[in-house]
Amino acid sequence: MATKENSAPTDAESIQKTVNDVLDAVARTAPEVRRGLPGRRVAVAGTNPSGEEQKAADVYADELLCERIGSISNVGVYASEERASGVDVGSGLSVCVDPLDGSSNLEPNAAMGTIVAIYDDDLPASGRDIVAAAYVLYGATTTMAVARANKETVTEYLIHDSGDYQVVHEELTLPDDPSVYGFGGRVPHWVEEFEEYVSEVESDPSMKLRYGGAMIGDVNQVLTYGGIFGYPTLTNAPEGKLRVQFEGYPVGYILEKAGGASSDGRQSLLDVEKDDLHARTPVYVGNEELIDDLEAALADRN
Ligand SMILES: O=P(O)(O)OC[C@H]1O[C@](O)(COP(=O)(O)O)[C@@H](O)[C@@H]1O
Ligand SMILES: [Mg+2]
Ligand SMILES: [Mg+2]
Repeated sequence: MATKENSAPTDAESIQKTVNDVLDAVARTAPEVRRGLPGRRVAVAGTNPSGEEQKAADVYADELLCERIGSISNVGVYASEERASGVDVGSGLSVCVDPLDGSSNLEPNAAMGTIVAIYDDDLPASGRDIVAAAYVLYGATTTMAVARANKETVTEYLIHDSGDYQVVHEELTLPDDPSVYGFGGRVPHWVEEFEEYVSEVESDPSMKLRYGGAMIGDVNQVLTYGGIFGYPTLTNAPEGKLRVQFEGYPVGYILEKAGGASSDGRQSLLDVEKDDLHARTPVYVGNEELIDDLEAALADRN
């Protein structure tokens, strides 16, 4: 890893500079992540800290992002879904990364993402300590959605193969009329109240199913068309599948900044408190009325 100055951010201005540097590094690394995918579809030995199979591409993206983000001044810790604990890289902000979200989509050549959450606190941090969050979507094109503490909307960028990137939507917000929904987990493992809620959603003639197996692909459908994405509590996994620090907080933060809402079934995802770096939570994000209805439907369970 490159050497760097060891100075923690002390004020809003230096925090913003570090945030900009991290987001710039993520955008400029995205084409390299994408180019590294062919030939890295195979599983590697062992599992990640959540007990899931790692692909060579997960490890590759993690190492690349650790190298790039870890060499930025005022980043204190780099943590990722692929490592048991955070890597001390200096002093300053904590950066949590899901290097490849949806890597089981690698073999069928479907969408995947990279998720980043920047916290002004030690890890595991609270959702209220996020100072910026972003995700890259490797789809037909490569895009990045960014939410920052000092801006009330989400900005979407198109990332070119060169690593240069440009704004495509300066102020992205959720459309008022939702039209897509997608929910993860095996349907036989959904709880009864959730099944009933989904039936309600499906009975609305304007709603269409969109589920692709990579949260970021599905969340970006919701951000684009309006609707709801969820990876719910399951009878065999009450906390669902997705991880709070790496997935739940950042998508909750981004969707809330886009004018939507997030929930773990009873409260904003940003208010979920877990003391384990790899803790999981049910995740629901989308238009506010859909999240309100979901919380009402699950109220008797909570
Ligand atoms: O295969 P399932 O159970 O539908 O799970 C899909 C979910 O798991 C994930 O792939 C988990 O993320 P990782 O691929 O980063 O582990 C989500 O992106 C996606 O929403
Ligand atoms: Mg993921
Ligand atoms: Mg992942």
